Amino acid sequence: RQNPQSATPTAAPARRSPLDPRRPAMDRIHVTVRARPLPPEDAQSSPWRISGNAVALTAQPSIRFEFDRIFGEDCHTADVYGARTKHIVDSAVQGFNGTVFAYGQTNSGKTYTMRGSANEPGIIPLAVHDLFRTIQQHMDREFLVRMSYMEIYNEEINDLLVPEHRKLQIHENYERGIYVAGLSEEIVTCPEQVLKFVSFGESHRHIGETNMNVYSSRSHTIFRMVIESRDKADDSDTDSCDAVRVSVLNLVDLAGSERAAKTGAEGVRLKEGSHINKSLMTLGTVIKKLSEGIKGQGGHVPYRDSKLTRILQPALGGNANTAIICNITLAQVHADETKSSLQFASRALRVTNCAEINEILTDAALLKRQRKEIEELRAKLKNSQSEHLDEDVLHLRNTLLQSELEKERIALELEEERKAKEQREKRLLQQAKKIENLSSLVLNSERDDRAIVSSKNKRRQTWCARPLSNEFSVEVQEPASEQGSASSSVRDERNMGMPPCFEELMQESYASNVEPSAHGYSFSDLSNEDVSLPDAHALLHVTSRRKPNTMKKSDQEQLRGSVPELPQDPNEQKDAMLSQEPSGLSARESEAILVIKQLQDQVNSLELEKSLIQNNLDDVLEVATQQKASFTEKYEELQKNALALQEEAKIAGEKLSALATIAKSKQELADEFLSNVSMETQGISVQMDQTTHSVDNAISFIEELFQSLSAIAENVTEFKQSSYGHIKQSSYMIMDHEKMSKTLMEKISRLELEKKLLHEQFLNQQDELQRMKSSLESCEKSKDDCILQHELEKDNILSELLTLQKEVLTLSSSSLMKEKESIRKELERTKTKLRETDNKLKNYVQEKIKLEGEKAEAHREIKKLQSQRTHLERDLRKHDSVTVDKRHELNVKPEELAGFFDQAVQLQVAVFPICITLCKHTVLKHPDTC
Ligand SMILES: Nc1ncnc2c1ncn2[C@@H]1O[C@H](COP(=O)(O)OP(=O)(O)OP(=O)(O)O)[C@@H](O)[C@H]1O
Repeated sequence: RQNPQSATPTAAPARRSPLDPRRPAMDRIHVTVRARPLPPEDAQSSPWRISGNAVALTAQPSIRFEFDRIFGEDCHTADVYGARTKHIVDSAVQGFNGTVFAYGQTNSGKTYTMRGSANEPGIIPLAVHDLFRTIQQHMDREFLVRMSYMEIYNEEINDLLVPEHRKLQIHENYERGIYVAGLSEEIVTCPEQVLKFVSFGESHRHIGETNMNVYSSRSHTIFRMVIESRDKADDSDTDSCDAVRVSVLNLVDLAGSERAAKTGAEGVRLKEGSHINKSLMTLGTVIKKLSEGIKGQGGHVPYRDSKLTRILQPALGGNANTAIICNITLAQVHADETKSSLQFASRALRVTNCAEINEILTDAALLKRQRKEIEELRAKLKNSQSEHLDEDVLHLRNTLLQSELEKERIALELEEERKAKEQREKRLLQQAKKIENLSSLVLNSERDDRAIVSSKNKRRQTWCARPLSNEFSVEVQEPASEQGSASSSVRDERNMGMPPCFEELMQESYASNVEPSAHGYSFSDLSNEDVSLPDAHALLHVTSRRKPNTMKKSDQEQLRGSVPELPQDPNEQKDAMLSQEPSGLSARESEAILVIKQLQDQVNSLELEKSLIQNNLDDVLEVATQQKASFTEKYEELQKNALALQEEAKIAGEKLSALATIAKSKQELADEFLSNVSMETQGISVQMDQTTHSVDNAISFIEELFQSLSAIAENVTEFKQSSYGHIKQSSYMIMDHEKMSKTLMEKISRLELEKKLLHEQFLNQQDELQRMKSSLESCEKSKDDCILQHELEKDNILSELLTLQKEVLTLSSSSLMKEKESIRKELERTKTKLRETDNKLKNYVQEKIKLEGEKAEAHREIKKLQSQRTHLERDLRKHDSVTVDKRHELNVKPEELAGFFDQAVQLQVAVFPICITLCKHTVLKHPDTC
C-alpha cells in the first residue's frame, strides 16, 4: 500500500529558466519547516525525529515528510530567512511578486519567526533591511517603496497603520488586481522608517492571552511592501525601456490554528479562534485543490471563502514567488496538530506558481519595445518572403521561356511548310513541263501521221518491211488494256521495222512511261490514279478532292467519234478493220491504219490523261493556294500569337514589377499585420488574464450563487408558506374590500340622498332666507317709517306742549285750571299716546332684534350649510381617493369603480353651483368680511 506521506514530491530546489530571467517560469511553492525549541521534559518525549530535510514519527517511520528545508530547534531566524525568503526579496526588487507566510498551530513560533524578538530579528526586519540593501545595489534603477500593514481579525480587515480604517473591503480590477480598498500606504525610504511603522501597527494588532500563549495572535497580519522601479537610463538610449516594474512583497504572520480544549478559549477568544480556524481551513482547502491541480483542470478554487485566501490569491497558484515557513512544535502533546501542519505544508509543495516581472509600460516604452520586436519579425519575414519572390520570378521566367520556345517551334514549322510548298511548286512546274512536252510530242505525232498518210498515198509499197506475221497476230491478241504489253508490242513492231519518226515517238512514249514507272507509277496507273505528287502529305488534301473524271462527256464522245469504234477484242478489231478496209487496200496499209488508230487511241488516252492531270494540277494548285492562304493565315495568326505572347511577356514583366511592388507593400502590410498581431497577442494575453480572473470570479460567484441559491430555496419555501398566508390574507382583504365597496356604495347612496335632502333644505332655506330677507327689509322699512312717524308725532306733541305751556301762561287761573285740566288730560292722552308710541317703538325694536336674531340664525344656518358642504366635499374627496385606491388595489369590477367615480364627479358637479350661490350670498351679505 502506498503511503500518502511518502508519496510527497521530493523537495528539489526550484529554479528560474537561466535563458531569460524576464520570462515567466513555473515555480513551486518553497516550503521550509521550523521546529520551535522545546522545554527539556518535552524534548525527551518528542515523537518526531528530524533527519536532513525530512521529519518522521519515530514510532511510525512511514509517516515521513520531506521539505525544501527543515530547521531544528537550534536554528536562527536568519538561516530560515536565507533559505528562501532572501531570494524572494531579491526577486521582488527585480519586479517579481513575493509572498512568505508563517503557518502553524498556536504557540509554534510564527510571530517569533516573522517579527522576531529583541534578541533575534524576524523575517520582516531582515527582509526590510535586505530589501533596501538590494535596492542600493541596483544603481541603474530608481525605486519607490511603499508599505502597508493590515490584519484580518474575525474576517474583518483593519488597517494597522491607520487604526480608524476598519472593516476594509477587498476589490479586484485589471489594473490593480486584488486589492484592499482604503488601505493606507506609506512611502518609505529606509528600513528604520519601515520598522517604526511596523511597531506602530503591532501596537494595534489584536493579541490575546490563551492557555497556550500569553501573547497569542488573534488575527492574521499582512505586512506588504510595494516596490516600484524604473530604469535610470537616459531617454536617448534606444536599448533602454521606460517600463515601470511594480512588485508586491507580502510577509504574512498567520494566526495559529487552535483547539478550544487546549487554549481554554471562551467568549471572545472562542469566537476569534473559530474565525482563525475557519480561515485556515479555507487556506488548507485552497492548497489542497491547487496541489491536486484543480486549477489547471479549470476547477474551482475557493479563494473567496475567506478574506485571507482572497488577499493571498496571487501567491497561491498565481503570479508570485511564494514560500511557506511551517512552524511546528515537536512536543508529544501537539503531535496531531504538528502532523496536520506538516500535511498542509506537504500539500503546498505540490502547488506551482508562475511568477513574472510585473511591468507597467508607458506608450513610449511599449512602442520602443514593439518596434524592436517588429524589427526582429521583419528580418525573419524578409528571409521567408525573399524565397517566395524568387520562386515567383522563376515561375514567370519559365513561362516566358516556354512561350519563346513555342514561338521558335512555330517559326520552324512555318519554315518547313514554306520549303515544302516551294518543293511542291517545283514539282508541279516539272510536271507541267513534262505535260507540255508530251502534248508537243502528241502534236508532232499527229503532224507526222498526217505526213505518213500523205506519203502513204505516194509510196504505198516502201513502208511495210514484211507481211503481218503470226507473231503480230499473237501480239495483237494480247490484252489491249495492258499498256505495258502494248508498249512491248510497239517495241516489237519497231523491231519489225517501224518508221523512224514513229520509233522516236514510241521511244518518247516509252520514256515517258518508264519515268513514272521508276517512281512506281505508269500510265495505266494514271488512268485510274492521280499524277504523282511531290509530297505524300500534301496529297492527302488532293486525293480527297480529286475529280474522278473531269473530262466532259461530249469531249469523250467527240474523241470517240473522230476515231472509229473498235471492238474490245483485238481479233475482232482486226476483223473489223479488215472488214472496214476498202477492198482496194493492201494488208500492210490496213495494218498501218490499225497502228495509226491504235496510236490515235493512245493519243486520245494521253489527251484524256493530260486533261485529267491538268484538272488534278488545277486541284493541286487550288489546294496549294488554299493551303498557302491557310498557311499565311496560320503564319499571320502565329505572328499575332507571337506578338500577343510578346505582349504577354511584356505584361508579365510589368506584372512582375507590379508583383514586386505588391510584395513590397505586402511586406509592409505584413509588418503592420505583425505589429497588429503582436499587439493583439498582447491584448489577447491581457484578455486571457482578464478572462481567467473573471472565470475565477465567476466560479467563486457561482459558488456563492449556489450558496445563496440554497438560501434562496429555503427562503422560497418560507416565502411559499408565508405567501400562502398572504394569499389567505389577501383573499380576506379582497372580501373586506368588497364589503367596504358595498358599504361605500350604500354610503354613497346615503350621501346622495343626504345631498338631495340638503339640496332641498338648502333651497327651502334659501327661499326662507329670501323671504326673511324681504320681511326684514319690509320690517326695517316699516321700522324706519314708524320711527319717522314717531319722531314726527313726538315733534308735533312737543310743539303742541310748548304752545300749551305758552297758552297756560297767558290764561287765567280758573280757566287756567280748566284749561290746565284739559291740557293735563290732553297731556295725559298725549303721554299715553307717547307711551303707546314708545311701546310700539319697543315692539318695533324687539321685532328688529327678533329679525336680527332670525338673520343671525339664517347666517348660522348658512354657515352650517357651508360646513355641511365642506363635509360633503371632504366626503366626496375621500370617496374619490377610496375609489381610486379600490381601483388600484382590487382592480376588480372596474365598471363599478368607474360608476363610483362618475357618481363622485356628478356629486362634485352638483355641489359646485350650490357652493357658488352660497359664496355669492355670503359676498352679498357680508362684503366686508368676504
Ligand atoms: N525559535 C524560538 N526560539 C525561542 N523562542 C521561541 C521560538 N519560537 C517561539 N518561541 C517563543 O514561543 C512563544 C510563542 O511564540 P509565538 O508567539 O511566536 O507563537 P505563535 O505561533 O505566533 O502563536 P500564536 O499563533 O498563538 O500567535 C513566544 O514566547 C516565543 O518567544
